[in-house]
Amino acid sequence: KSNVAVYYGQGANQLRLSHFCQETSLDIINLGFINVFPEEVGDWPGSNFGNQCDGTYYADSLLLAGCHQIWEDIPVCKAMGKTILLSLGGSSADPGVMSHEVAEWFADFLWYSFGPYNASAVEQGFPRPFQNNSVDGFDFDIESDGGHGYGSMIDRLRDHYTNYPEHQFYISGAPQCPIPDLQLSYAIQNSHFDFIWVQFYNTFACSARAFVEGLTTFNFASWVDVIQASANPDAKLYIGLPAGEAAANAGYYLDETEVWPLISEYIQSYPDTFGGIMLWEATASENNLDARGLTYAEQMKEILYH
Ligand SMILES: CNC(=N)NC(=O)NC
Repeated sequence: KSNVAVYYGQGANQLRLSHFCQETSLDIINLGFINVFPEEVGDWPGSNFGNQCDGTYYADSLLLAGCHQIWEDIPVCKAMGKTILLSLGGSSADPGVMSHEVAEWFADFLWYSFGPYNASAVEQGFPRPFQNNSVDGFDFDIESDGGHGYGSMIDRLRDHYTNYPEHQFYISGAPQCPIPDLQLSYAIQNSHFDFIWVQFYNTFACSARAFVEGLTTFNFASWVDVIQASANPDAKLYIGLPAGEAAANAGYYLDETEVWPLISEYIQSYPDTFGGIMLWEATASENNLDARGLTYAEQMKEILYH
């Protein structure tokens, strides 16, 4: 079963999350972003979800406190069987390179604040920005300042996951397509990911556009090797694509006729590792209808299931 994963949270004038959770073409929704990272143990991270939330913050923090649309809509997403991941980073992030201690603090904060409701954690002062809703895991969209800290965060999150054996929690990452990815290569090599959705855009040589133009530098096959040599050889590898002309740098958008041969080749060549398609991002997809009135995500789902 191959999935369509989409980023949500940074779209221009975006509709509510519940709108996208009612779209049958979407399987995984990455909520972006936690875009300010702690620098010291005890620091709170910051968040940004575009036009969502009410603009209020927890005292003395950059963490949004009034994301009522999101806490109201996550139950709709769960009822529709969607996987909701909280995404860290994004291109405007201020990740800061973390020490092991800060990385573990950051992981604990995310788990106690956005993971399963935990009364003792709330008593200790952890906030619940999405109230009692729990996300299904965390996505690392690290665009700068990578390093060993992300491996420590993932290992710590995995420790927390083991305390909830009855619920599946995930870890995902969105590296750029050059290998090794400057930000996440250490974490991918040493820590356990479930999904790696490579941004096969914005860097020409390894891009999906290069594949369409007949170049041999598109590097999905090399990413398969990276995953199979990593701490998570069973991780699923997704082809990341812009969901509209303006969703990436000029020239990287592929229309559905250009995506067909790309998916056909790689689904057949790597049936075990191929996981699906990742799209940046939900609103660009929503506004990018084809002649039949299908959103770009629906066009991608059709290609995956043809
Ligand atoms: C503008 N930032 C991005 N395009 N970010 C991503 O594509 N992250 C997966």
